[in-house]
Amino acid sequence: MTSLVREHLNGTAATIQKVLADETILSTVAAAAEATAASMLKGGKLLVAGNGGSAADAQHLVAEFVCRLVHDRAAMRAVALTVDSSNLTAIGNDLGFDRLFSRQIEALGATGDVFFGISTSGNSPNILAAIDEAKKRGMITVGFTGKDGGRMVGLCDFTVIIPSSITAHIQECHLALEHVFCAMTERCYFEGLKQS
Ligand SMILES: O=C(CO)[C@@H](O)[C@H](O)[C@H](O)[C@H](O)COP(=O)(O)O
Ligand SMILES: [Zn+2]
Repeated sequence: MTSLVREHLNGTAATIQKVLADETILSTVAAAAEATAASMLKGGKLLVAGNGGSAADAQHLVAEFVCRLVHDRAAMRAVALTVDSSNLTAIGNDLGFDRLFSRQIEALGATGDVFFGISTSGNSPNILAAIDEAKKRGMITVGFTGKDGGRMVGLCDFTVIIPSSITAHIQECHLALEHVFCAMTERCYFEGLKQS
């Protein structure tokens, strides 16, 4: 049985090594964090969405911003679009599952805000519709995906494609990079506040 554990962790480690060797991924995460901090310094907010395990990621990432990651500091403006059961059931029931997140962006998204969409396949229609709505509103878009990037390729201002075809390993790398994204955003944001 331990061989299964070892096999999974070897897959995780190999995927993380591939990410580490990919300068494009590293610089894209850094650039997305800088853009998010710049947005927040101008009063912008971060809206995050995903399905299944990626919905949990959305909530996890937002909690780091609103509560804290490493340092005690002021709260940062971030909202997970995966958590309000009345919104989710009303929109899903009345307008359709594909509009689950785009409808909330219609309500909450403003020019200069950031939408962060997470889809391991890059093909979830509700994430694609949310990116579309965010772009219509002049928001900055960040996409975390994997496999071949699916239909998310070329849609976002910042796209991270984890080089793996295994959903679990893509999610594991997403979570590691989401922590880095939050840490870098908070560093840039509070440096920017000090300078202003
Ligand atoms: O966590 C997992 C698999 O590890 C699942 O819940 C997974 O997130 C769901 O199947 C999602 O619906 C997949 O959507 P996506 O990542 O392709 O957008
Ligand atoms: Zn999962």
